[in-house]
Amino acid sequence: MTVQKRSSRPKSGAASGKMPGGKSPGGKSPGGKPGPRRPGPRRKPADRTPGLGARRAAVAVLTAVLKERQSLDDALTAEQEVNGTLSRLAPRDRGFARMIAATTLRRHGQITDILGQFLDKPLPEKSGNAPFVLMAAAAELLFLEVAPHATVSACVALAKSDKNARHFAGLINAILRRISTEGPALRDAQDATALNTPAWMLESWTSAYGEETARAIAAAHLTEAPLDLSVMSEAQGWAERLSGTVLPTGSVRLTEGGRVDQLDGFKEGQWWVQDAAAALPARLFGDVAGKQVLDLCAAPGGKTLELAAAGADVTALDRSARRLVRVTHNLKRMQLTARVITADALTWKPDEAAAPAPFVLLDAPCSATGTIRRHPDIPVLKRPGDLAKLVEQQEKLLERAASLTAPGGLLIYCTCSLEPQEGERQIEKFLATHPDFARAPLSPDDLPGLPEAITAKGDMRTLPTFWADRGGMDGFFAARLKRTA
Ligand SMILES: C[S@@+](CC[C@H](N)C(=O)[O-])C[C@H]1O[C@@H](n2cnc3c(N)ncnc32)[C@H](O)[C@@H]1O
Repeated sequence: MTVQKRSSRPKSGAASGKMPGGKSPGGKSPGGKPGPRRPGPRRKPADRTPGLGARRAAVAVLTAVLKERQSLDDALTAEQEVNGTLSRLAPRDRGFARMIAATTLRRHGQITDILGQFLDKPLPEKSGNAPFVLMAAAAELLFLEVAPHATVSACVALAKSDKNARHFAGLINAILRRISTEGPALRDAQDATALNTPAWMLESWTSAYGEETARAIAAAHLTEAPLDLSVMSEAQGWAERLSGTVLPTGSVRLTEGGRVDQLDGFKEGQWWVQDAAAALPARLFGDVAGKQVLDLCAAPGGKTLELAAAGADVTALDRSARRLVRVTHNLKRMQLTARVITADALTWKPDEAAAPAPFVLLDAPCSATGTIRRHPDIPVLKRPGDLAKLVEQQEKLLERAASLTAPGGLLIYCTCSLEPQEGERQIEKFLATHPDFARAPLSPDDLPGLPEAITAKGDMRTLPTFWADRGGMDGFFAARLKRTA
């Protein structure tokens, strides 16, 4: 991994310089003050540096994402469950480590641009954790409002603890000091939306939604998404108990962070976490109580829960056994039931109880560009070439889903993507070659409180710019098709 030189672009949407939500992480520097010494084995001097553990965990996560190209979620899980850099931390430091890693990815373009202005040449291949320490520290100094002395001393100590990065500790120290003084002005002159968004994504959104909306989408990605809950019942009551608000579509939105499993109602199975837009596609079937529904790409299970909670007889299928564990856990916690099957939908041989079904949901694998607010690693990891493979996979799955839909039945196809190739165009292609299917166009009654999400052709299209004053929503596409013969 090298820190590459990138050119500055002219200013237009300047970065805020604030943490998402405008807060500083605990005011000054989390871990900036030494806490009480814990009894235990003597640690090396570097390990006594305040806040070092959180930075170590953040850098481990960033190395996994930026060097090994793991997803942010997988990297966080590995540091929590396997490598232990996160699980060893106090909850507050753990939250800080996650925030550093996520912010570094969200602002990756801006950080790379600013570092490029201070580095004469890229760091050599064998510089250990140095490039990731620099990036994480720049994120703290430029976007998290951490006291500079805390960031600089912890990050230099972290570099010194790595045998390959140690030789760069002096350089890191000098660059971070310059960033803490000169960085904010450089940051404020950057075009944040363009720098943090790959050109191919911005071009795709510009041709689909126009330049102004494309830039607004990119700007929306610079802020972390709020936490949305799908509730079993009594949305207003849960909103009051959890200090949230009820959205027009019935989800409860929380703006305060915190551990989900510690919130009221989690253990009792009163709600599950799901973005407000993601809660919508499964509802487009209408009343499914007592009806057979086939959920073909089910894991981690948001839509399975939605259908089971509505009283449907659900068969939830996914080819990933690992991801299906989440479905099973969530069903148990929510005291809901579904038939859970590990299989490839393309080759699965259903029994009569499962298919053909009167209701089939295909939430197909996709580029997930509609969820960048929650997954800031997507712009860094996705390549334009990934799209063609996904489109081909979706086409095959749609063909298969159609064959599993009973005559007269409804098929819902959806993706959490902003790319028309994975949404609108996929449906146009399908309808052109499947005369036995027709759109069952959506009406405002299908999406109460969200008429702007219904397209001229009667599909659902949400964008992260919707409900801007309420905190936005994920980008989603859904089409409702009827099998006519
Ligand atoms: C977008 S996610 C589904 C999200 C899920 N519906 C929810 O609401 O939580 C796509 C899923 O498709 C699954 N998948 C991809 N190809 C598949 C195939 N050929 N057969 C079955 N599942 C597949 C992936 O494992 C992944 O879990």
